[in-house]
Amino acid sequence: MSILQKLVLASGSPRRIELLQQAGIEPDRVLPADVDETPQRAEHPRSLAKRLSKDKAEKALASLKSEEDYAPAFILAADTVVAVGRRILPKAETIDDAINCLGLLSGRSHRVYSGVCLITPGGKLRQRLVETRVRFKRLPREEIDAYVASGEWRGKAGGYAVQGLAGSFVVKLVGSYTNVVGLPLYESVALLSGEGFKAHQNWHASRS
Ligand SMILES: Cc1cn([C@H]2C[C@H](O)[C@@H](COP(=O)(O)OP(=O)(O)OP(=O)(O)O)O2)c(=O)[nH]c1=O
Repeated sequence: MSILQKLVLASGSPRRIELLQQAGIEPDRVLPADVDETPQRAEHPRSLAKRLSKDKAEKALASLKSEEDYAPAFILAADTVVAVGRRILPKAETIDDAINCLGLLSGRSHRVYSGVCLITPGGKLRQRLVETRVRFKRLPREEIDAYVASGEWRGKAGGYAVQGLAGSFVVKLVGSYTNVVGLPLYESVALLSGEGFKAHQNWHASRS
């Protein structure tokens, strides 16, 4: 593998690593980039997801550059935001956050936005913004309580994880499913391939 093919995933999200691996891409390095995720006043959820994915990629680049043995690499970062209209739901950290989010999502449609940002070894910055519309069934209070007890909502945008128990809340999903989980695969691979990263080079017959 040439040095220009190295890929750094600027994320601490186990979902993002798994999604990349699902696409047959193994990052050479995982480098979580901690950024302030507070929305700006009246910021549209779409703009927030885009801005934060860029902040994460740039933060990872700065941290790589501060290393003695720095070598240019592809840096990929993403940020996922759940919104009802223009209202941005928090990344649920407390039981109250989760209950409030699920109450808002119950019986309604919402949108999930992921910003994906790629910095190339040559320093070019490329971004995509992907939107998925999701409709949840009505969630009776007992079901919200049972879901909250599962703990699956912790650290998840909008207080749910579609890849787990909450998959059964989904009446309709329009757009990219992997976008909801945290990394839209079609768009991320297209972004990488478009900049010369050989995304398919590790596809082998042993995968089942
Ligand atoms: C809506 C939804 C979100 N999520 C997760 C994906 C993200 O990890 C998280 C949204 O928070 P993010 O801020 O996008 O990501 P993160 O802080 O977990 O990771 P990092 O910034 O280091 O990359 O919510 C799911 O796993 N399933 C879902 O259905």
